[in-house]
Amino acid sequence: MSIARPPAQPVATAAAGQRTGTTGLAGESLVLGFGSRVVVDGVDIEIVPGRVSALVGPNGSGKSTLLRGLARLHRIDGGRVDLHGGAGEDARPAAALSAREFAQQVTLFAQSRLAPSGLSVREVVAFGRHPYRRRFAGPSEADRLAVDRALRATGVHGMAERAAGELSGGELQRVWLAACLAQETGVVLLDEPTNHLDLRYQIETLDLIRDLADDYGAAVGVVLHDLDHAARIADEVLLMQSGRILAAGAPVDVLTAEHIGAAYELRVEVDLDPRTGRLRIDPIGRHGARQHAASAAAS
Ligand SMILES: Nc1ncnc2c1ncn2[C@@H]1O[C@H](COP(=O)(O)OP(=O)(O)OP(=O)(O)O)[C@@H](O)[C@H]1O
Repeated sequence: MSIARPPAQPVATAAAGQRTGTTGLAGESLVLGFGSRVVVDGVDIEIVPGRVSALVGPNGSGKSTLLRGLARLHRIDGGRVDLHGGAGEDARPAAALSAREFAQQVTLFAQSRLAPSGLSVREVVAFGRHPYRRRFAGPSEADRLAVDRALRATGVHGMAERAAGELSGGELQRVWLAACLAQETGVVLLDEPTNHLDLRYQIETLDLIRDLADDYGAAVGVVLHDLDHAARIADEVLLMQSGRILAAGAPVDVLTAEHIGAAYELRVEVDLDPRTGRLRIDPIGRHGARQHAASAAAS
């Protein structure tokens, strides 16, 4: 996956090298649920230009629902979602924007996308350009360039003319990621983007996410299950448990043995890798505990 030219907008002018991302998204006191069941309970979250915010937490803690609420894909029962513009611009309630305006600012890479039948990879990626299409008009030069950039950034340009329905799970995952990137939004929300990917593409996707924030000023919110991945790319980590934020802040302050133990009900050891300087999270399962006991007895 070439990441030489990752896209994002307002990034068209970023080719000149300056950081241009100015759009952010904030949820305040958000309450979301299914029927009468509350699954996100009074959460505050800010997705800030040029920064990566990682949402982590156990299964069912409300991460996907929160992301979908921010993306206007889940009804908000309480609180608000605001889109923040550039310096000096007032925040606007996300709900006040038309669907088309919102889709020019915010994209969501969702879990469980279907395999489209009868469409080529390029045509699927071109879905990302819908917010920019004029009625009855074909794709513009800008559309074609954006699709090309997204195909390259995600390493699927070599399969652009293949039928999307024939791809493997991981390949299709990258095609949908490309469709999100082709949308060229300032805010990029991603729900478990490394799922189904082999090791190489997991790491390249993480690098691409970091590039979106660093090089293009995108505001990135990403749900990740792998805490090492979160520690690797996030500026802030939000650790969720039962619909609430248990801890939020820098990875080193949030991903502690105490917090992780409390959220996941699992003993872990956390240290800094002396070689890379990165956080290293070592879950101690039942077998790990036996090994620890054995090596303690041997010493
Ligand atoms: N369609 C639905 N109808 C009813 N309840 C749902 C629905 N989708 C999710 N839930 C419930 O909402 C809660 C939060 O789910 P959500 O998918 O947001 O959690 P998550 O943290 O993203 O989980 P995971 O890590 O497993 O993806 C869970 O208890 C889940 O069972």
